[in-house]
Amino acid sequence: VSRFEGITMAPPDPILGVSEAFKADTDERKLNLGVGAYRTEELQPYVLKVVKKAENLMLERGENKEYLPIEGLVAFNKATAELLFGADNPVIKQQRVATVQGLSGTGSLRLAAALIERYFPGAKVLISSPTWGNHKNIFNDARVPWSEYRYYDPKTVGLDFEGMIADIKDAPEGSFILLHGCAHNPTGIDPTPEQWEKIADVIQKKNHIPFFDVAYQGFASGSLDADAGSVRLFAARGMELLVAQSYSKNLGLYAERIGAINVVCSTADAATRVKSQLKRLARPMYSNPPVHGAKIVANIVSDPALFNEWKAEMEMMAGRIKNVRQKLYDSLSAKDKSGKDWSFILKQIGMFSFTGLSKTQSENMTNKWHVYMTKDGRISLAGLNLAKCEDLADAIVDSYH
Ligand SMILES: Cc1ncc(COP(=O)(O)O)c(CN[C@@H](CCC(=O)O)C(=O)O)c1O
Repeated sequence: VSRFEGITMAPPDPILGVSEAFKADTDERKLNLGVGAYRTEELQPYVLKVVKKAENLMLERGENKEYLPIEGLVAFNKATAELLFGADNPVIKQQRVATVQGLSGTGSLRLAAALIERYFPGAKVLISSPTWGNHKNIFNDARVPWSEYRYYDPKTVGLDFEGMIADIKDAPEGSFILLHGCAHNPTGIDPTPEQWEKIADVIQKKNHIPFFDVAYQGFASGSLDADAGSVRLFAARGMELLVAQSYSKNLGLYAERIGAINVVCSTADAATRVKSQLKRLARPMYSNPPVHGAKIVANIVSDPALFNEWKAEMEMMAGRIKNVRQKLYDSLSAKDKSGKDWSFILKQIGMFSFTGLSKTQSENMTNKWHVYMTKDGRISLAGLNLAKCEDLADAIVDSYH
């Protein structure tokens, strides 16, 4: 008797499944605005020049393939925490950050979820509505209960700030509040600095624990420091917090699976104990992380010339997306005679634009126009170029009305 016979087919992933459908499409007009992965103006994947330089250096040096420690490459963990908080930040100076290299952002979030499940039984994680498609899967599979806080307001195509604050205030004391550090996915709508202050106030007042997901540091605005502003604001208040990091987008290391989980504690001793427990959770999960991506990051950040080159390439990538955003807005404004205000596209930041297209309308974009996007109406501008903006505008105007 077959023991696997009863296993049913899993549905395609709402985000990564879009790329599979795109690949199967033979129409040359097809456009993949699904997965949040940077493409050049020629719509090709992009390996940063500075990454190739670092890899050549590593090849020349000759590197062994010894196991990393469970917590990852020590030089990477130091570099990634300093990139996030700033090397002279008191949390770094006082050694209050427990940093463990994770399998990119997803793996870092999952390791943090395992820590929450083990040490905060019953605690809830509040996630934004909407949020990145995989957040719910991560907490469900880690058996961490979650609920949503209001975030996107379809009426204003902006932030429902009052709703967000009210839901955070109503959450049981000591909840974990999952926040997108910058470039909110899928909406592209970020709180203003003043709103971040108020969010920190309500979290502090309720003894909640801020849990940042920072997947786009430097990629949203082009500045590593600006994009870390929200995290540094909370750290400056002396709050304990968690931050998951990813180098998929800002360094183009998607498939290298390099990221980190950082836990800011009240004392260095607590940080040491938290790190030891993160290691205990990682060992049976994947034992120890891959070395290549960690070395690329560590080599780039530790060499001033390479670090400056990286910053310039990040500005170039962020700049290209800003140009595409502007051109799409111009095309939509010119083509849509309904008088609809498309300016929300210019106000959004980062890789995505939340178009407001419904599920059915998004499906029309794919079925009729061969534009691949997620069913929540999100388009990845990183998959668009100036030449295709007019066609995309035609598709959106047609699907919208
Ligand atoms: C907010 C957020 N957190 C974490 C991640 C995880 O990325 P890692 O590669 O694991 O570091 C992503 C990537 N989201 C993109 C990429 C595709 C995906 O993983 O869903 C997206 O939303 O298209 C993200 O947008």
